[in-house]
Amino acid sequence: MPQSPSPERVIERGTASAVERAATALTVEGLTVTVGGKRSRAVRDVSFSVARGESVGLVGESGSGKSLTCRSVLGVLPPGCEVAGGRVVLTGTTADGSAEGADGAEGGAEGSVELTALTRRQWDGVRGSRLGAVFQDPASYLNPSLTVGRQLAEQLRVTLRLSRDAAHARAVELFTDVGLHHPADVYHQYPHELSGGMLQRVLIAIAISCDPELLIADEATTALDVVVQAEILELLHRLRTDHGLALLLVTHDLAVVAEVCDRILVMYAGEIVEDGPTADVLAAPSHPYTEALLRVASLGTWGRRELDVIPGRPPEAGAELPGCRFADRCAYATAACTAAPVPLHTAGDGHRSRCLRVAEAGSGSEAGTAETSRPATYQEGATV
Ligand SMILES: Nc1ncnc2c1ncn2[C@@H]1O[C@H](COP(=O)(O)OP(=O)(O)OP(=O)(O)O)[C@@H](O)[C@H]1O
Repeated sequence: MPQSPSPERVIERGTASAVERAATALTVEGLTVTVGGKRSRAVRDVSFSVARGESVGLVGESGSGKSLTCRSVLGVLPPGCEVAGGRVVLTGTTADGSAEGADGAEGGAEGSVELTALTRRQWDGVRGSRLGAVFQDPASYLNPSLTVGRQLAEQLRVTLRLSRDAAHARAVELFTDVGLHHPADVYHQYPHELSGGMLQRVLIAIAISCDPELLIADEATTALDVVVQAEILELLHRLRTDHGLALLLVTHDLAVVAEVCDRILVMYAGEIVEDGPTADVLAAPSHPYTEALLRVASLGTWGRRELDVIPGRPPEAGAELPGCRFADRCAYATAACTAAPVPLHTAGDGHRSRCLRVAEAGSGSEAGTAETSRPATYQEGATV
């Protein structure tokens, strides 16, 4: 596992043009999530898609809205939080394996389905079968009084209606697939008998047991040591290649994104501020916040040093500002940046940035056509 991003590795593993040709697995359009009694907008008009077999990394500092975005996709928002706008569509596949249109129509088990419109009962046919998820603390998602094999087998029996023997056999196969040594023995072990890395493999086995279209990994490797973290990332990479799984990976760690993601979404104060192919974003960030994150990542411990390196603090969740939400921490900000909302501008092929200075350098907004270069001040490497 590298301590700093390695764009070359990303290029080896899958280029943006390759994934752009793939069918869409997930479409998020204009997602807005409100929190608390004041209905503050903690996630603001967030739009992105994930293609089948593609790995997308969602990065940003604590409180930027990454988890609320993922939890909206999974339909498990905490109490007091709700989707106030936009839609989330899981695109199904037809019998020939091609993607159905993301028209929001509610389909059958394999059809295109608008998740934001599902009733609680309809969710049961989707969550755990078409959508899988793994989180930071695997032990808290397992029952301490049941063996891990039994927990996986129960899921297989309920969701796939397998017999007891078939569920046992399939559970051992899945444990093998996620790289657990002596899988038949692990089957009979309790969660407290397994290490953190083994527990995360068990959770991944449960998450992929029904062959989901999309796997969400929310800080799934954060608590693991670097060696185990690298093994789990390798496993996620292999699973998406072998199973055509779409992967949405939430992390604070740009090195993790560099290792496994085709594309990066950078969130700041509830908004996506940059979105593009990993290699392009890492080589030439088009938003000052991303640029600052990269500089912190190169120091090695982004999570702890971030606020030391980027002066100031993000606005309160839900604070309504007239212009760019990063402006008061940005060395490149001008009066125009704080005067009016800044839309996402084209910053290259499949690359967008919510920075007026990028647009100033020659492109228009998303509707614009021209390629851009970054403002001269970016290239001079001024301190953010
Ligand atoms: N249940 C809740 N009630 C009120 N506010 C919430 C709730 N959950 C999240 N928020 C607020 O919404 C904003 C976004 O939170 P979110 O958990 O999505 O951030 P995050 O980027 O995932 O952060 P972290 O990396 O620390 O998990 C934060 O300001 C947070 O305080």
